[in-house]
Amino acid sequence: MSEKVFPKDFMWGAATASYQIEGSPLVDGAGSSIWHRFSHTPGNTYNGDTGDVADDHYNKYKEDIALMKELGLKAYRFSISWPRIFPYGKGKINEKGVDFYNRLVDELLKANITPFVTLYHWDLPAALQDLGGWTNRDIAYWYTDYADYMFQRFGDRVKNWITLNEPWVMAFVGHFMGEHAPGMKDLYASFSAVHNQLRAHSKTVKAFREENIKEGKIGITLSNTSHDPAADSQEDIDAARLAHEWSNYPLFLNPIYKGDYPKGIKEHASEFLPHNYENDLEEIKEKIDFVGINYYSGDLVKADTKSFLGGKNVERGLPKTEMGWEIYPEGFYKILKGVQEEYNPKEVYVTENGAAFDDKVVNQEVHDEKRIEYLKQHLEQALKAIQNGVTLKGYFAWSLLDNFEWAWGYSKRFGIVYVDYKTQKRIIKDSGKWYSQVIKNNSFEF
Ligand SMILES: OC[C@@H]1[C@@H](O)[C@H](O)[C@@H](O)c2nc(CNc3ccccc3)cn21
Repeated sequence: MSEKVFPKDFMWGAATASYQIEGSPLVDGAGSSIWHRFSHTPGNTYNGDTGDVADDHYNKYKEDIALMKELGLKAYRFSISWPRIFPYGKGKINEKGVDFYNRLVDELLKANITPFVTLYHWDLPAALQDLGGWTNRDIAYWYTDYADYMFQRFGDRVKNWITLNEPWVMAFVGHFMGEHAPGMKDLYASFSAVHNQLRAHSKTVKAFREENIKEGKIGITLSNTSHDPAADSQEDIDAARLAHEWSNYPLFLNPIYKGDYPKGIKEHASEFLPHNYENDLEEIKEKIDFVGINYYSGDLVKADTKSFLGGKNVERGLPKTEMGWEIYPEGFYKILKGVQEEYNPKEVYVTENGAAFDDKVVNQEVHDEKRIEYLKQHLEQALKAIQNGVTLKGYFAWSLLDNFEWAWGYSKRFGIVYVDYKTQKRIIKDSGKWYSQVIKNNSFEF
């Protein structure tokens, strides 16, 4: 393999999520989600922004798939909105919700684009939150019933399934920091959400095996930040390692692949783990087909006894994106290499990588050079990872479209396609044109 070309059949894609792009959150019988409730609660999102309209993808999906085809995408990662299918989370089925995703999947297949479906990207049915949401052990059954129904309705055409998107963010940004739905600030609730998401994930993998989906593969997508020690001291090295075990893939892959939480979590956070969690560990070890890695940035960790888990972030003067996240491509390689070394997954997909910059439209064009540079630097690291033994099979740029960036509303743009929210007009940015060439050449050099 030439040193700049990706393997043959490398899966080039782009990713989105239901609540961030679809709009029409309550149309055609859909139930409310915790993000509909959270974004409509004053003070929770920038400018009071909500997902009521977003990119209007619910109505414009054919136009957006035509854009994907124009870009030459091989695959498209999107999420199904659980409350569109089960308005109350369980029980009554909303056929119009199923119909939307049927039309979406059929249009993707017509365009020869492989669908990668995320079953849960944070938009929990609000009715289930009223029963405790991810802190209620029964959610493992509610989620598995929803997922199994999706396998039955779409498994003939959708072969690649992701159970959960970033369970760490759901658990800690949503249940400890309070900055995401459901807006809780309770560390016990956070670890309960970690554990119940793992239970839901593994029960769903078991159900997937029993559905016997021809050529089907299932995995989980995990968030990752490359944590470096501020100094070469044992205290800082230990603090960075603990931050890694808590906020990156080990918190979930250790139980899935090795049958227990990471050592550092058991030593420093065992009081927060649910009572008798050990009884669930055997079931959580259900084998998966691939690991999804999301990567955006890195940070420097300094030991600090006054901080949570004994570490705090310190500056190192790296350039940053509009999110205030360091641009640290080397961290991408470290995360990819680390997951391979620590768990040796059969396959790895980069299910999200991208950056927010201050994009401006000039004469109906968007010259987002910074995003091109970011993507190129990170693809170089991804190729280096492949050349060093990582079983990386695909890469999904985040995101196809500018969209609702959670608590930041519409103030942050990650898309390779610009969206004018006043007119809903799409403009392929220079980064989208560049990415299209990457796909065509299977290389970031052309
Ligand atoms: O922020 C960009 C994207 C977001 O739009 C996706 O829905 C989500 O999957 C996503 N995860 C990260 C990285 N992790 C993270 C950490 C703290 C808060 C929010 C996201 C970035 N992104």
